[in-house]
Amino acid sequence: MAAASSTTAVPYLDKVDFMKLQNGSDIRGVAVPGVEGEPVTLTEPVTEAIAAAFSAWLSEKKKVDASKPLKVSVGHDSRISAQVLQDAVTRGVASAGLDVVQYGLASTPAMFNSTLTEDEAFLCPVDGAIMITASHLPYNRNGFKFFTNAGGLGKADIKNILERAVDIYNSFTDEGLMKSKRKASEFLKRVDYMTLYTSDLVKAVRKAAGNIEKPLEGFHIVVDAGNGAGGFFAEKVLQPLGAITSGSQFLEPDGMFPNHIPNPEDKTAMKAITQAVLENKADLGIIFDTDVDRSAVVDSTAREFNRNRLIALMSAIVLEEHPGTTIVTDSVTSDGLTTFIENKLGGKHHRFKRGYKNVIDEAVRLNSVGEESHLAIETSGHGALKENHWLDDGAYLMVKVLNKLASARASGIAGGSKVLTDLVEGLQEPRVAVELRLKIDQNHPDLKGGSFREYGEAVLKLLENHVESDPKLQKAPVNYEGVRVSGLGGWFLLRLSLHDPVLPLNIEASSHEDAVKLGLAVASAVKMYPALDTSALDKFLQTS
Ligand SMILES: O=P(O)(O)OC[C@H]1O[C@H](O)[C@H](O)[C@@H](O)[C@@H]1O
Repeated sequence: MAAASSTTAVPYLDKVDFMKLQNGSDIRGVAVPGVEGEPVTLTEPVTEAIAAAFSAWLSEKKKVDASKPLKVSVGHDSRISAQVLQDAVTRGVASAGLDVVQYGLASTPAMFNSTLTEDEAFLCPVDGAIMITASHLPYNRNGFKFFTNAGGLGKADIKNILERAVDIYNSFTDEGLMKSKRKASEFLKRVDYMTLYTSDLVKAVRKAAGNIEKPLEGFHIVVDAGNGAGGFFAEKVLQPLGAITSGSQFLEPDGMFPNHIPNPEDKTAMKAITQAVLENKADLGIIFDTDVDRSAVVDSTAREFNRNRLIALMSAIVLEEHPGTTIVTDSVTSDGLTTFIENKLGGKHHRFKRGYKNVIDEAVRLNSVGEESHLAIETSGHGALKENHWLDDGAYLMVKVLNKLASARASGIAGGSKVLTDLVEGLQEPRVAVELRLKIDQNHPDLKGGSFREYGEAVLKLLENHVESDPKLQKAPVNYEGVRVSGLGGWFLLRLSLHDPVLPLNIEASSHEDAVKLGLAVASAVKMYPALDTSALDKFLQTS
């Protein structure tokens, strides 16, 4: 078993705690210096070691036939550290004796797709794919997501890769590093894979519209890529389908993200696309996160379809195609969404855990035990469909939305995006919906040397006991994560964050007064835990 940190044979290489780079099923770190208190952890040698470790893991998994080297595709989003890390990844993969195919600027779902595509001219399918991205995080961060044709790697695989990386890093020599540089140029190929991927998206919309060449002719659709990797959608998907895309914004990749954070959950980002729709009198607005695995839409009346409303829209589309199917979502979805999916749409809502991988894996599991599910979707805007290999793809979600517009047009229904607006009619939405993130101070003596997770679990247990003794509150009968409670005109969920020393608290209610009552119920239970910073909750309780 490898040690968690490293002491390398090359004296100028820093000692690195590789295991700290794990962020669930991703790897994330600091790739650019300059932010105080955030030293660079994702250096070139660290990256090279991780890429070599992934290659070793992949070779073992695929039980290589030595006569035919495995192929790994590498792509990146718009971050300023992308080129440097792409070169380092290339060296790492090549040093392990695998072929490298660079795609340049790409989306995360396109990288997964490259493990499934059958097209020799594009050197596909590849055996493994690496996406260099840190999603919506600040400019100085970066990271990796890994794929095989079985999907994204899970937590245990990432841990295994990081453990291997420690050994590889520790055995680096100057000579070895030089050799991997030479090998990289020898084994490297470049392919314009995004052209192939986008032409498949275009084909999917044409097919759904009855093989019409330009099914979106006359529709005005604006795209906001937030200077991430999603700018391709306007030129390479919407325009060939006949849509007008003037007024689209922030399509140019710029890793400093000068306009807004590319994140459909972010209020400023949603405001930006909403304004673009109104200013351009567009039929529809589409927004992506940095690496295009998440998306949201805005209709012509400036109504935002993100979070629960996006799930309602996608559920309506999928349930028309697959009546009665189960929709798997994350844990922070609203009660109104359940009522909508079950009573209005006739489907089943399976509210599972937070985390897109958890949600997708659960949908796959349900199908394997005989419960049909066609959609796994998170409030964050991550969504995957069974028909699309459970590929977590923000662009494909938008294809489903475009299909709906195009088929409405084909059957003579006018009115731009009204067909979408109508699909969510009847969705009950709370007046108040907040997420308050309560931090656990890991250095607080009250942790008594234990982990923040143990501390968080103790807080949750106490809250659960409080709820059980309060007749006005009812614990959710089925719940997979944290403490979810109904009563007092709404509901709340307190749970542990997937990665951070934080207890996120979601409260939804029909009035601020009711939301405050629910907040007070939480506050009175958790006040006995001094390492929990409740200032966000206190502030909410003080506003009237
Ligand atoms: O648990 P939280 O801190 O709210 O974070 C939850 C989020 O973590 C990651 O970013 C995952 O990619 C998301 O799928 C998930 O929604």
